[in-house]
Amino acid sequence: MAGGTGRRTSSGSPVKPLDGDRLAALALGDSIGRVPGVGPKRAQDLAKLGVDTVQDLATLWPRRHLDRTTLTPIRDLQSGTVATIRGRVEALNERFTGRGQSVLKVRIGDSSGHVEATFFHARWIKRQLAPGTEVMLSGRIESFRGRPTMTHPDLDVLSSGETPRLGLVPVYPLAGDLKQRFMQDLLSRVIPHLVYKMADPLPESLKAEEHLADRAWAILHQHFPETLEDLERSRRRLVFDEFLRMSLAVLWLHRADGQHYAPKLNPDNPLLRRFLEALPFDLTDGQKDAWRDIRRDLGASKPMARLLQGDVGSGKTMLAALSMLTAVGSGYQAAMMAPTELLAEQHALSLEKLMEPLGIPVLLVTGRPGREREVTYSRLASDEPLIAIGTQALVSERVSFGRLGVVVVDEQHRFGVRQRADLSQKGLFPHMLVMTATPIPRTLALTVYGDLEVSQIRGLPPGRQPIQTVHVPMKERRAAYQKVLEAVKGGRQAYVICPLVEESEESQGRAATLLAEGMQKLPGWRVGLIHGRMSAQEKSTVMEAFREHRLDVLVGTTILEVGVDVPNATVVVIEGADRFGLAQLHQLRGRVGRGSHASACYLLADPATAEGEARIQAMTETQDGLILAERDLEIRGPGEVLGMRQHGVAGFQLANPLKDLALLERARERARHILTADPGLTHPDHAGLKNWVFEALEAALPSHVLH
Ligand SMILES: Nc1ncnc2c1ncn2[C@@H]1O[C@H](COP(=O)(O)OP(=O)(O)OP(=O)(O)O)[C@@H](O)[C@H]1O
Repeated sequence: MAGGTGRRTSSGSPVKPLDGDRLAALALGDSIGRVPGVGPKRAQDLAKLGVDTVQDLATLWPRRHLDRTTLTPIRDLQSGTVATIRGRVEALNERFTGRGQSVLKVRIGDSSGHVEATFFHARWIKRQLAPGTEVMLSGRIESFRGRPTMTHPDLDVLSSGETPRLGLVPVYPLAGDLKQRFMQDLLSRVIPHLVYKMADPLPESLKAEEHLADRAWAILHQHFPETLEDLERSRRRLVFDEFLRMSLAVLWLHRADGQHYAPKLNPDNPLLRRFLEALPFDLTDGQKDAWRDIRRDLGASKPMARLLQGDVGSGKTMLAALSMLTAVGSGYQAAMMAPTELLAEQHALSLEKLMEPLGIPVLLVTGRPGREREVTYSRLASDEPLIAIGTQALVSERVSFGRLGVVVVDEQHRFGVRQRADLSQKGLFPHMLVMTATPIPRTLALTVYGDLEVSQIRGLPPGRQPIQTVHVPMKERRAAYQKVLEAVKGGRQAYVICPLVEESEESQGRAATLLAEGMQKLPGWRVGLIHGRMSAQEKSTVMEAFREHRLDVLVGTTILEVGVDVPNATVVVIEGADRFGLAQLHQLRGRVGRGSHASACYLLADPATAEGEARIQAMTETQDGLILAERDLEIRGPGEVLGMRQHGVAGFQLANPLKDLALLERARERARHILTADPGLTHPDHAGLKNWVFEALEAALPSHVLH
């Protein structure tokens, strides 16, 4: 698999002759620029992927592997299977859709027949595919009028005379000008030297009992497996490591939890009773059940640590309000933390409305400096009962609370470990409620939070009508906008979500700007624009205008994904819907259907992949977040070697906490066992584990919390 001598990479620069001695001499901590073949520009690009040292390459996991174990002659291609072919470009045909998107059809032939491959947004692909170019394509085979076709297959352009990579070929994440071929060469040269220098933190006895592979073997085979079985065995070891590390870190953090006390609050205080009496609606049964759990916790001196799960729009914010009122009505302060400033402002606005009649101050705490901020800080530091809403800024070093009783974390996929650690570091042990719309299995919750209890709000408030969800092919998108117009004429409001371009908020923001400018020209439409690159001030001005119905349509990016609550909005159009994840689509759709009016969601897409199509279909079939979470797993598929990896849950890279639940339970059990036997991790066999735990925690937490 290592690169050959003196040949050229696809980027055109020569690969240096293999220099085994120089590679072997590299130390794990050496900067990546010391690797032969990595100059300053590439080092910069690699840094964008989180690779600063030689060692970082080990965990730059392939996103997936292309299964190129066998080549199939075109004549033998069968519809519905995944296959790899090798052939030459025979003809190209580029078309443009109404919106100027290019669709490229390429005919590829080998000695046995022809296949047609279709690529979307494909100008850069076209440049590489002059007739006569030799290529390898991997992907799902479909059939059109009896002829085999491939849609957006993985493409490898072979330079003349080059031996193609066969077997299971890793596909790495890219940044800047890095090319896939360069990454494959780099890792295949470095990894074999690297892995045997890395320590294995797991004691031998544990590895034997859990039937786990060595870490060096596992890393090597995660990059360059020979068989799918190797890949799975390697993954099992590495996933176990991720889980064990997280479990140890969290248990370590909460070793001393039992010794701290929170104030006993009074959940029957007059303020809370007045609030409940004045509510224009009754709590739903689901809200009542969850509230019963929460109020019991708040009345005890053990600090509450509770995760509140509830589908989009199920009324979690109301329970946050009740919890905070319990604090204020008992003479304490309450704080609510949101993941973004925009959301913090939204929460502050709706809570202000609820709290004003009771005379309870609601303070918005932002990171923005100024005299006002200083005044706010000194009120927080006093004994005044109040509600503070903000982002991470609330737990920053500059903020202190005089009488903090309750903290609510509206986390939406983000985990509250850090906030708890920051608060405990200030000597604060308030009752803590973490809210999420994502269904998280209990074991996972326990692992990432330590000792969290879980409550669920079942069902939605009464009077909600199902959101009509329709898949609209691109050529019919005018019809969707016609529906927007009808809604606006009827006094309702609408959201338009822009497509994800290159998965970056920046380019999505540009797309949103263009779309909004186009719509603003239409007479009679009051159109606003919101995206992540606008200043906090601009964003809240637009949001306020939309809330107050001075705008009819809000064009935006995924920034609108969470928490925005404007019940008069009844239509959401999602452009390029096939490119969003299922959880994201569900959240975006949840922006409508929040009042009593009938609502609709239009998913605009010509799906380019089978997964994209399956996601859209799932959305049109159900509105239940739990079912969608299960469908999401199915679509990604267990043992999904060829598909994209799910990233980013609480530092898990290879683990899929839903799918790997059994392994998670084993790792958690082991972590408990290890820390019970050796609470300080002082045994020589545990030195590696201790280092490892500290590294994990240092990455996430300030160092003073650790000791
Ligand atoms: N018991 C109830 N009866 C009627 N309406 C309710 C009830 N509880 C909450 N609502 C209303 O339902 C809407 C959605 O509630 P809320 O914003 O609390 O949901 P959420 O679970 O926080 O949603 P998201 O996950 O989207 O942020 C709000 O407009 C709220 O006022």
